[in-house]
Amino acid sequence: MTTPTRDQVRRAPKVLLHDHLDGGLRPATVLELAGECGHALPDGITDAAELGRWFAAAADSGSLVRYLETFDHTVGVMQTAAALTRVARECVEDLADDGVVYAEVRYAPEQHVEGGLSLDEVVAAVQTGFDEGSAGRRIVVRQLLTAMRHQARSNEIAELAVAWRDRGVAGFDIAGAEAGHPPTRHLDAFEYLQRENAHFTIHAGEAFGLPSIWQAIQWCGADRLGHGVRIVDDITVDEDGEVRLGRLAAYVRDTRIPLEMCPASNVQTGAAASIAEHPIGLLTRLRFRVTVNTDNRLMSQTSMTEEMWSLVEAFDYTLDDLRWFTINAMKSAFLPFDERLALIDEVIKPGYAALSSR
Ligand SMILES: O=c1[nH]cnc2c1ncn2[C@H]1C[C@H](O)[C@@H](CO)O1
Ligand SMILES: [Zn+2]
Repeated sequence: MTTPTRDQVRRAPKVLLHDHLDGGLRPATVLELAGECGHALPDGITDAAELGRWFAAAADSGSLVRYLETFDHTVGVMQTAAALTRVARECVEDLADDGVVYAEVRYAPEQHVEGGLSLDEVVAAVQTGFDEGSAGRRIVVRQLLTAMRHQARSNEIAELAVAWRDRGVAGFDIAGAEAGHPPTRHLDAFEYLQRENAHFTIHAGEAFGLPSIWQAIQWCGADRLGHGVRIVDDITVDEDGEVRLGRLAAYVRDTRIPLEMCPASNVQTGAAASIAEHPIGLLTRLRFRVTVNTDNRLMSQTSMTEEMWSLVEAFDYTLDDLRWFTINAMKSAFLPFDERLALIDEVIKPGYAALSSR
């Protein structure tokens, strides 16, 4: 099968499991909201294109901690119900325009209460935006509620996720600086979610290695891994090409634990040297349950089309490979099985078939 064109990649149905609401604002929206609420933007920037470049350059730091500092300027303008609803609506519009047919979008409700909103009001405001953005568009969107790993509100956020499970929230996550903040700090929250038959993913194996992935899976019971790139530290490839998996890597592959890989973000934070050297190439070859994601579209100046296109260029992936990533992601979604199946059979497979036959 031949290499797809960029336009084919854009038109292909795509599934996104790892995208931060506060990492995907339009630069023009950040500017407008900052003006409305009096938030001081860096270097006094007043031009949208310049602001977009500032985010990308500041995030291009080689360090997750410095990368995360840029979120002060998105979270800072998302402190009212109206702002949250607008950002959520525009997020869905942008994803749908990019050919995304199913998305799970995450953010940390505890970071949006500085203006006096309750946690419930934050989730409601985001849901209103998702409902408005999805109306009349070919996209299904769910929320994932994130707790910040350096804070101590994970129990509350886990309860919030369960309370909203039938109203647009599909699961839970923890994010933030990884080194020094192991997932086991939030064990109570994960055990509560397991007792509630709820779903969760954990950012692990991005800025810290195997111990973080091991804890996330074997102590906390994560359904999926956010990033998980460092699982390659448990894989050796000999000079003659023979591959050996350590016990943890074998467990992840054998049990089909989905890896939410975010190549552009990993290059910015230094988790990978370049797209061509990104472990997604090896992990795909070894048939781990790999999915492709954006992480933060604003900071990485990326989109699902861009992520997939960069992989096509680096690894010569075909439409069949992109379809495989997409079906992997849909199978791994925190959506009921019958709804996942319907999207695979009625949207994704026909969408790829139509592309290939042209
Ligand atoms: O790649 C990431 N790793 C860890 N934390 C992250 C990443 N991208 C965004 N975050 C943080 C910053 C946001 O404010 C928070 C909730 O979306 O999640
Ligand atoms: Zn992330």
